Amino acid sequence: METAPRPVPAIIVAIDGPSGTGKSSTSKAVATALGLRYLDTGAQYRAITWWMVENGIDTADAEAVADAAAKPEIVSGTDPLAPTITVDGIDVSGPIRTQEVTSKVSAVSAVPRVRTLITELQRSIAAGAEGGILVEGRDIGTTVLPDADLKVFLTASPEARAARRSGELKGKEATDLTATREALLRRDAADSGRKTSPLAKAEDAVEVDTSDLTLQQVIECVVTLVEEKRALR
Ligand SMILES: Nc1ncnc2c1ncn2[C@@H]1O[C@H](COP(=O)(O)OP(=O)(O)O)[C@@H](O)[C@H]1O
Ligand SMILES: Nc1ccn([C@@H]2O[C@H](COP(=O)(O)OP(=O)(O)O)[C@@H](O)[C@H]2O)c(=O)n1
Repeated sequence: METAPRPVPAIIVAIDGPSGTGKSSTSKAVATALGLRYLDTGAQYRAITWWMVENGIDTADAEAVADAAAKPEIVSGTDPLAPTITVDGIDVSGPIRTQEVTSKVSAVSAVPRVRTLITELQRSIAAGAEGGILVEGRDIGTTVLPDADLKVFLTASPEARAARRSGELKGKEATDLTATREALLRRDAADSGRKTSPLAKAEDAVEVDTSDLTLQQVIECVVTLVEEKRALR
C-alpha cells in the first residue's frame, strides 16, 4: 500500500541578540530563502512606544505605561519580503524608527505588563504560522518560544555595530559614530539589566559572532543551521 508523503512539520527559529548584530537583515533573508514567515518583535515594542508618545503618556512613568498598554491594537504582517506593522490600523513602519522612539523603547519594553501583552501576541502569531516562522528579538529563545527548534544568538563588537548603525543613519539624523556607539551601549545595558525577560542568550542557542563576517556569510551560516535541524526531523 502506498503511503502519503509525511508533511514536514513547521519549524520554529528564534534569533536573538543586541542591536546592530544583523538580526533583521539575516532573518528576512533566511526566512525568504527557506519559505518561512518572519516576525520582527522589536518593531512591536517600537510600535507600542510610538503609541505612548503619540498619546502623551510619559514613557518614564512605568505605572502610566502599564495602565495604557492594552489600548493600542498592534498588527504585524509576517511576509519576509514585505513585513508590515500597524497600530490601530495606521502604518507605523516609518515613525517607529525615529531617534525619539529608539531612545524610549527600552523603558517601555521593561514594563512587565507590556511584555506580557506583547509576548502573548508573539506566541499567537508563531502558533498560527503554518509553514514555520523565524522570530527575531531579545528574549525569543529564553522566554517567548523556549521550545523553538533552533535558537541562534548573534553578537558583534560595539565598534562593528556602531559603524553599521551610523551607516544607516547617514543623511537622515545624527551620524556621529561615538554618539551612536554610546546610545547603542546604553540600550544594551537597559535591555540586559531589566528584571523581566532581559536580553540574554538561551543556554541551548548557537552563538555567532558577526563582527568579521559579511551579511551573506551570516545568512549562509543560519540557513545551514536551519537545514541541519530540518534534516534531523
Ligand atoms: N555581517 C554584516 N556585515 C556588515 N553589515 C551588516 C552585517 N549584518 C548586518 N549589517 C548591516 O547592519 C545594519 C544593522 O543590521 P540589522 O539587521 O538591522 O541589525 P539588528 O536587527 O540586529 O539591529 C544594516 O544596515 C545591515 O545591512
Ligand atoms: N524581543 C524583544 C525585542 C525588542 N525589545 C525591545 O525593543 C527595542 C528595539 O528592538 P529592535 O530589534 O527594533 O532594535 P534594533 O536592533 O533594530 O536596534 C530593544 O532595544 C528592546 O528594548 C525587547 O525588549 N524584546
